[in-house]
Amino acid sequence: MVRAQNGGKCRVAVLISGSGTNLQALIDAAAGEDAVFSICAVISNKPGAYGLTRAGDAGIAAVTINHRDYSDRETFDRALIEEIDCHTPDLVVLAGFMRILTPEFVRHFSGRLLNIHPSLLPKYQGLHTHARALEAGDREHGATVHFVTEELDGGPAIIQAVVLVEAGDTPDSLAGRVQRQEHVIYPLAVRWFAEGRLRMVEDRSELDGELLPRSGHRIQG
Ligand SMILES: Nc1nc2c(c(=O)[nH]1)N[C@@H](CN(C=O)c1ccc(C(=O)N[C@@H](CCC(=O)O)C(=O)O)cc1)CN2
Ligand SMILES: NCC(=O)N[C@@H]1O[C@H](COP(=O)([O-])[O-])[C@@H](O)[C@H]1O
Repeated sequence: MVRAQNGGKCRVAVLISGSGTNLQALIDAAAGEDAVFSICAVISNKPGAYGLTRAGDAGIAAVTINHRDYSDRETFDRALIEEIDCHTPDLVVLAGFMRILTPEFVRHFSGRLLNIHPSLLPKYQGLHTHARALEAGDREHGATVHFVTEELDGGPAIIQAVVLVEAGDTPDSLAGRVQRQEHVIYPLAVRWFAEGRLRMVEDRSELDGELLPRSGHRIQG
C-alpha cells in the first residue's frame, strides 16, 4: 500500500482542462467504502473548467494555473510542480489535461504520473483520436491508461478498454462510449497504484529474474 499515513490512503492530485468526467469518476471511487485513495487537489490550466466545480462540490482544493499567464512551457510547468508539491501527492493523474508536459515535469513525477488517452495506444497518439479511428475504418477503438513519459502518449500501458465501432458512429457518439469505459478503467488503475501493484521500469532488463507474485513465474530475458 502506497503511503502509510493519512489513514493508509494514497494521496492523488488530479490535473484537468475541461469537463472533468474522469475526475468525477475518481471522486466517486474515492468516496467509496473500500476506497484506497483520496484526492488531495484538483488543478486546471483552464479557468472556469467545469471540473473545478466538481472538485468544489466535493470539498476538494481546486486551483487554476493558467498556462496563458506564463511566457513558456518551462515556467508554466515549474509553477505546476510547485503547486502540486504543496499538496504532497503520492500520485499525479492527468484527466483530460490538454497540455504537453516538459521533460522537467515528467522527470519530477516519474513513475507516479498517469494519463488516460482516448485510443488503443500505440494507435493514434495525440489529438482527435475518435475522428482518426473512424477515418481509418477501424472496427475497434477504446482507451488506454498509461504511465506518462517524455514521449507524448508513449509511456507503458497499464489498462486498455476496447469499444466496438458501430455503423453510423460519429466522433461524438464514439467518444461517449469510450468515455464510459474510461470511467471504469481509470479508478481501477489508480486503485492498483495505491495498492502498490504498479511499478514503471525504465529498462525491462531490470525485471530479469523477477518472480511474478500471482503466477509464480519468473521473468527470463
Ligand atoms: N510529456 C507528456 N505530456 C503529456 C502526455 C504525455 O504522454 N507525455 N499526455 C498528454 C495527454 N494527451 C493525450 O492523452 C495530450 C494532451 C494535449 C496534447 C496537445 O497537443 N496539446 C497542445 C494544446 C492543445 C489544446 O490546448 O487544446 C499543446 O500542449 O500545445 C496532446 C496530447 C498530456 N501531456
Ligand atoms: N489527449 C488527452 C485527451 O484527449 N483526453 C481525453 O479528454 C476527454 C475529456 O475528459 P474529461 O471529461 O475527464 O475532462 C477524455 O475522453 C480523455 O480521454
